[in-house]
Amino acid sequence: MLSTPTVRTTAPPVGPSGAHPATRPPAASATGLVKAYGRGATEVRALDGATLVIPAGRLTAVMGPSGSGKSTLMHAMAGLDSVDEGSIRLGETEVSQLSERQRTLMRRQRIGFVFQSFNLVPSLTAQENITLPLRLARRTADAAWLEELVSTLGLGDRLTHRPGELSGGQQQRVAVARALVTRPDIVFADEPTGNLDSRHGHVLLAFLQKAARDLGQTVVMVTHDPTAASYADQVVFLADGRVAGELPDPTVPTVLAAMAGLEQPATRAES
Ligand SMILES: Nc1ncnc2c1ncn2[C@@H]1O[C@H](COP(=O)(O)OP(=O)(O)OP(=O)(O)O)[C@@H](O)[C@H]1O
Repeated sequence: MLSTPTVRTTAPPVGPSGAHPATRPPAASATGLVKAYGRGATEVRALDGATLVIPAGRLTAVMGPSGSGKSTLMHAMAGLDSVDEGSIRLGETEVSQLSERQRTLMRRQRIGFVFQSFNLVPSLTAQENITLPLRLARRTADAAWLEELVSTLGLGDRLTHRPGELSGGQQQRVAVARALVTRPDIVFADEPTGNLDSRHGHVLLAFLQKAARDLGQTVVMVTHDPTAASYADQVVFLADGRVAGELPDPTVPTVLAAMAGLEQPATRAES
């Protein structure tokens, strides 16, 4: 678990357009999502009526016990997987009605991903990995933004290295720069600090928090770690494939208390 205490700023978060997140429409929402694997006696309902709203310009953490549907939810919202029932909106777009090709384009143009296993291309340098989404979308790099990402994430002297020549923390920071390079509408991060020590975890979480607060970037992060979740603006708790509670302005103690509440079926995880 990470041990670095959270440092919170008191200034209200402001988006790149100067708009306070509360005045922006939600970045994404999911309503009544159902996703089952298998059939009959072996059926597993990974999602069983999940409904939630992802506010724009905020860092949202998704927590819940193992098997509660976190990864399934994130993959569905990102258009990586289909659902059996329910509606997913990304901005004004109804994701569940898009064709496979339209979903691919949406992912390229509007979504950034950070996977726990980094998913970097081994034969490409850090710089080439970071700019890969731009090449796939046939877009040119915004040099100032690229420079800001590289310098804030401390990657300036590692750009010509291949992933095999980078530490785990450096690889994860390359993966984060790659996820943000297109300035996507929303970034989904699956356990982004899962493979990092506490110092590298803190750097990464502080960056995601800053991206949301200062730049208006919407970030959704799956995590098991209450300290990681305390960097978020809100936590959504999943249990048995549905939302079991939400916690605004989380701290480590309030996250732990909410998680303890989740383990007792009669109580709800609320602030
Ligand atoms: N491809 C699949 N085939 C069959 N069952 C699956 C598949 N993917 C997920 N599941 C099941 O769906 C449920 C939800 O899985 P999911 O990976 O979304 O949970 P999670 O909350 O992300 O878990 P963890 O915290 O352990 O990563 C689990 O019971 C899992 O075994």
